[in-house]
Amino acid sequence: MSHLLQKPVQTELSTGVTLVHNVTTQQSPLEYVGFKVIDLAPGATYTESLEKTECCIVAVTGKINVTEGSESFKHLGTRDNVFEKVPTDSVYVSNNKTFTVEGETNARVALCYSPSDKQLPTVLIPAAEVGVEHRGILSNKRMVHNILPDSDPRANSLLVVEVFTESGNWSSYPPHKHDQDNLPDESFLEETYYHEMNPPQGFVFQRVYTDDRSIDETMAVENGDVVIVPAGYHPVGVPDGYESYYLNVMAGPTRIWKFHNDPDHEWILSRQP
Ligand SMILES: O=C(O)C[C@@H](O)[C@H](O)C(=O)CO
Repeated sequence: MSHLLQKPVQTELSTGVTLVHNVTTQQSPLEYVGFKVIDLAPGATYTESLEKTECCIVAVTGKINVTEGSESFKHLGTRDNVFEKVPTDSVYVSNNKTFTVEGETNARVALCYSPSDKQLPTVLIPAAEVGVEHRGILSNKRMVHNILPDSDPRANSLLVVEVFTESGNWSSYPPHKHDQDNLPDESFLEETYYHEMNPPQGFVFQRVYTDDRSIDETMAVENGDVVIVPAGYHPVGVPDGYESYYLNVMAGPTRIWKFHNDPDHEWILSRQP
């Protein structure tokens, strides 16, 4: 199996708290992005003290309560299943703070991290403020929920988006990369993909490749898997009959998403509907 593909685990951290994914900068090729998925049972709590790291807590499914110091956000989360395709609630917490997430119902929570030394206010990013964007034509149609886009200054490094790709379509496509710290032409952003499929026995294909092919991995990705993108192009293809969801976390030295399309495939963008 590719070292860029991570399968879900079921590690019980405490009663009612299960760790499903843990991508750290120590145990992955990533320097700027960390990512966890935890499942919470009703009433179970998960507490974490952030050191030189910021975190965006995403209520993927179910309902949660989040507290940080005197800040308390109740009844977060808008969906039982991501394929309801409605935006969800998130909370941004900056470095050197301690937060607690409590399951109000059974809940799946994504914790998106990036190193940071800039203290910023803890903020709720309510579902109603999440920008919904429809991109692409023909078999390149997808819908994006912009949870923390680069136009939102509330984070230091983190960028967080959700992407829904229709059956038989492609997203993160035509292939693009953002692995050169060469603004204004391209930014350097590492990335993680947390995938789900509907129905859940589905799979998608994700290729991660660089121009020199020093990375060239094509992965069969199943429900709940994480793909790590340290560099390179990273298109996703969705088989007929299945819908795809993924949560992207990106971070790098500069908080700008400036990508570069693979010149071999850029012509895709010039087609007419
Ligand atoms: O538009 C899409 O298909 C989503 C991608 O842009 C995805 O968020 C990504 O690749 C970010 O670099």
